[in-house]
Amino acid sequence: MSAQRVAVLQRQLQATIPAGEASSSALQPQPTSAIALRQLPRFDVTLMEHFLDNQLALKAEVYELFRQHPELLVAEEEGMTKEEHRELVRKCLRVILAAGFSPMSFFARDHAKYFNLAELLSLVDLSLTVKLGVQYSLWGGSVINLGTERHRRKYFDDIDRFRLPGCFAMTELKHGSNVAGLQTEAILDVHTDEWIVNTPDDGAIKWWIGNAAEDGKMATVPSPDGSGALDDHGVHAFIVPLRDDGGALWPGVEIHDCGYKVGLNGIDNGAIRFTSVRVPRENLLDRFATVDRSGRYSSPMTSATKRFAATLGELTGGRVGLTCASVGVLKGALTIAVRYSAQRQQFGPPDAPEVAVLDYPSQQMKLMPMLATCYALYFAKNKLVEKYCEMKRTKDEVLVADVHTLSAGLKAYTTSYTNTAIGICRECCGGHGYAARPAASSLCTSSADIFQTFEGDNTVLLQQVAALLLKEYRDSFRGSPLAATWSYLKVWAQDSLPANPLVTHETDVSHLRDPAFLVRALRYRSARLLHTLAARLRKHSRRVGEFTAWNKCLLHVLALSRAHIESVMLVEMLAAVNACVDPDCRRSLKALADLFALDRIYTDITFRNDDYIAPEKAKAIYRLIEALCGEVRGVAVPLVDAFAIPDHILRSPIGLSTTSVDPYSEYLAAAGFDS
Ligand SMILES: Cc1cc2nc3c(=O)[nH]c(=O)nc-3n(C[C@H](O)[C@H](O)[C@H](O)COP(=O)(O)OP(=O)(O)OC[C@H]3O[C@@H](n4cnc5c(N)ncnc54)[C@H](O)[C@@H]3O)c2cc1C
Repeated sequence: MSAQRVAVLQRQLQATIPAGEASSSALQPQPTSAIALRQLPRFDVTLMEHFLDNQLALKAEVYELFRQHPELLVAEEEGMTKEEHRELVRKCLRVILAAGFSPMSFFARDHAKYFNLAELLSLVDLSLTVKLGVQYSLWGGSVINLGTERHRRKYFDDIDRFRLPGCFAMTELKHGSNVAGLQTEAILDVHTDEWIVNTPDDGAIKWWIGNAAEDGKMATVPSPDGSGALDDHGVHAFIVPLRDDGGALWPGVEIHDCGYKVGLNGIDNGAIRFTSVRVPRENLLDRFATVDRSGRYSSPMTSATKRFAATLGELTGGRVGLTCASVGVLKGALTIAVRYSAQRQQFGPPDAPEVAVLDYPSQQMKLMPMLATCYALYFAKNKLVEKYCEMKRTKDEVLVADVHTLSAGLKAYTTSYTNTAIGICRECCGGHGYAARPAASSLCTSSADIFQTFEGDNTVLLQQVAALLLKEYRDSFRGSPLAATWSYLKVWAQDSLPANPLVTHETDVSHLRDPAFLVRALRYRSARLLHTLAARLRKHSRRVGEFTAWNKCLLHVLALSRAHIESVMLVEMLAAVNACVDPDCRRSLKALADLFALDRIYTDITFRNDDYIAPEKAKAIYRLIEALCGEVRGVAVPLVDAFAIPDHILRSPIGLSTTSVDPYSEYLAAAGFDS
């Protein structure tokens, strides 16, 4: 490479070297009034990385494995048949298993490690993450969580080693979200001591089932009812064989491939029809209910509703895993977009260097609140993982409900947010963000998109969050322990009237950045939404019945759930700020927390409608958001560097780490140019 070209590239890279110090920009952001742009101090990226990640050894081990196997790092967008992609995913899984990882043990005993693995693998290949989820969280998880000790003993090792690939076959052609509408039958034949599993009509054919089209040898099949032993007892789950060890279909089982999908073609989704398939009575996963040799039913739970909730509650692990993977994808997309925007230069004043596109306020307004949200989501999902681990350890009922709510809400919020964010990150990278190779999968929505739908459609999940908050509200929070993430509503629901007029008009920056104001504002919003929703539902229900009343208020319901999740995110983000001992890292984290909260307050009209935020206060908030975007821009590159995604995993020449010399050389080489 010529010396002149190296000089040009080094100049471009200077712009990445942050904190406003090296930017060639003539365009320092100019907030619309007198909020002075402060420079955040440069922080030590390694300190921030260590603060963020307490499983660095796992990360090093997993990513080193893939450094040794570059042949496995191929992007779906580069063009593979679904068969090639499925084989690639199997190879990845074999390499992981051969290296001594035991994903089933992680999922059963070392939950945090399992979820961390899901997050790490999301940047290798989302199909691999989902394959892991189907095999260990859905199939394996249903066996160990819905079954009893004999099921665990019999299947655990074979599931772990992938000798027994399996499925979780819940969705049917005509019913996905409405699990109570499933139709697959399971009827006990007391003469042969077997269940007869049957698909009554085409609408009940199992659809979209991961691992079914090629690999699956067994499936957990939830069935709502059958005549006989299960009459009126609700949904139960059965282990049903699909193929023998030679891969031939089991008698009575018919499977077809669901074919090419918009993304995730490394997963072999299939459709299954059961025609009177006979399985032993012991194949009922009987942790919550059992049936004896004579067909007598017994359960430690008093009602079908409680059993149904307990059964579905055991599946929350899947949502936690998806939340982690989705945060991983968001970190990858932002790493590329921020690094690229810091070195990409377009336009500039006459006779002066061009400006880094990250110095344009418009680019900052797109990326900086997103970076703040990514950090907030990261800390919130850490809390979710912590609560999940504690729930598994203590089996505490309040925690079970809290984890159910938080996993549903965070899964919905994170996956929707990430899907939108990926598109904006791609746009921020201009044309080069559209190339399959430099972007790898990180700037492509085709595979991350479906995260919004499976493991519970996001709109449906958000309704579950609101339903639980309403239940707590109606019980007036009697005895609700403080450990639950919604316990703040107990105090705030009574205090959901507009704030003191002095506070409503207060525009001082120190007030606007006061954690007490920010938390109070976001909590006020959810409490207010909850309070008014309960009143509206009461009024409408009397006239039109509960179902119609709920749907009349549906948008209100969804707003409440999102508001609750955002208040949890802010609290976790501020807790991280307090926990951070390094003052430089802490200042950056605090700026991110402020930006996240102020952005939400400014963009939600609810605050204005209620006169919680007076017009002049709204203007002051906007000015502060602009200023904070400028401040965070100064440390944006170190903030994404702290995610510490190795270049060989990110596979994005336009998003290489700042220690790499030439952001364009790999890109040029890939297109066939000599360097
Ligand atoms: C790639 C892929 C892999 C999958 N893997 C599996 C698997 O391994 N096992 C398995 O069992 N399933 C699997 N699924 C199925 C998946 O879990 C379902 O598609 C999902 O639960 C959504 O259900 P649905 O398709 O019936 O959507 P629907 O419920 O029909 O939703 C359609 C639309 O209606 C809206 N809607 C539905 N109900 C309501 C409501 N009450 N209020 C407001 N709006 C509503 C939704 O928001 C959505 O916009 C997979 C699906 C895909 C695409």
